[in-house]
Amino acid sequence: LHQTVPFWFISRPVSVSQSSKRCAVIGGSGFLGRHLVEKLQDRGYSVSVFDIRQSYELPGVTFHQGDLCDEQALLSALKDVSLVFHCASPAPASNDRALFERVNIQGTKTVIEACIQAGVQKLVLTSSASVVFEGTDIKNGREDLPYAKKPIDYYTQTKIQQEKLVLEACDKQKGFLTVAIRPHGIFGPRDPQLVPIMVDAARRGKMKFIIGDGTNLVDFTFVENVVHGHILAAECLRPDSPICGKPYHITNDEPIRFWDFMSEMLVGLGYAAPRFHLPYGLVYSLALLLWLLTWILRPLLSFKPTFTPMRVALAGTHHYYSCERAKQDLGYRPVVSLKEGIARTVQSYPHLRHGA
Ligand SMILES: NC(=O)C1=CN([C@@H]2O[C@H](COP(=O)(O)OP(=O)(O)OC[C@H]3O[C@@H](n4cnc5c(N)ncnc54)[C@H](O)[C@@H]3O)[C@@H](O)[C@H]2O)C=CC1
Ligand SMILES: CC(C)=CCC[C@@H](C)[C@H]1CC[C@H]2C3=C(CC[C@]12C)[C@@]1(C)CCC(=O)C[C@@H]1CC3
Repeated sequence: LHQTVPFWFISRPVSVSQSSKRCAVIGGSGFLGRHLVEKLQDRGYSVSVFDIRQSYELPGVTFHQGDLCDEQALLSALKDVSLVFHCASPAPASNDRALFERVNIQGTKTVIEACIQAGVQKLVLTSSASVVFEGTDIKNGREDLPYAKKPIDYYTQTKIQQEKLVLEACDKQKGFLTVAIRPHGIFGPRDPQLVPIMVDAARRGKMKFIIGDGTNLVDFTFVENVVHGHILAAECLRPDSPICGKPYHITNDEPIRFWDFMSEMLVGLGYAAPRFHLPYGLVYSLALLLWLLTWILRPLLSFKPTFTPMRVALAGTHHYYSCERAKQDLGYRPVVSLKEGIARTVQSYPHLRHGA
């Protein structure tokens, strides 16, 4: 794999000291977090996980169970740690405004304070490319696009605040350096959202339709590429590097038609590909109406529609991003192609195959 190495990257010391290889992954029990933990261990880091739940055990990895809003709990987990990855967040599907505000905004302030107090030198945040998405087309979006004025949901609204907090906390004088990674459409083995939601919809006969003309391009990013981007950012984060206090898109650099991706996944798992077209405007209006009805009737019935306005917008518009800045500053290149990522993902879900 050919990688262009930035000039300031070459100048870093060849041997990374042991203390700088002690890191903590906040949210390390989650989908992305666990892949990150495994790769960090492979690369010789000593890793601690801080998470509200423990979802697995891994020899050599220390688990600290706690809420990231609890500064004391964080402080004991961050003792002697020089590098922190913050990839914890409530699931977007919960759409719980108070929870997002508590964890993504107040909790992130607590993470920053705890890092500074514990003497952590580097903080890498998992943000999201959706911080600039308002439900209308984004083609090859760069990092200098303004934050969404009307974010598509509470999750995205709080991800914007979270990213601002972390990037503004970058302080070279104090020796506290921060950077944000903005992934988009992460998929791969053990993903609890994309494939399970899609298969559930297919099993209920809801994956027969293509919303719009089916030509909208989207980024789906294999989880190992997202992990690679995080580790490159951490290793490039030095006082003299241009990456301090900046956000970086990390994608597969292979935008694909949303419905081609869905079809490849579905067919790989033994389900039929969607075939019938429905007009985007019609489906969006119906989803909006349904969402309004469920909101009005929420004291009487708890019903979670498959077609939410947010999902319809994601399924029917272009939203793909340039990762040119990451290539330039981090020497980033995807390490797993989309084709290979899809094949490995399909293989990893035998229990979700048609007829299983
Ligand atoms: N999955 C995707 O497609 C994308 C994800 N992201 C971001 O990537 C990060 C990781 O996402 P996933 O791995 O998909 O989610 P996930 O839900 O699998 O993992 C999140 C982890 O955070 C933990 N957590 C939640 N609240 C906590 C709290 N109060 N204290 C401590 N831990 C807490 C959860 O227990 C979970 O293990 C998130 O920040 C998300 O916003 C960004 C773009 C796309
Ligand atoms: C690129 C990106 C941000 C992906 C995020 C993943 C989810 C938004 C998708 C996971 C499963 C998808 C899905 C639909 C929309 C987008 C997802 C939620 C539909 C609701 C689209 C309309 C349908 O016909 C059913 C789909 C079910 C699965």
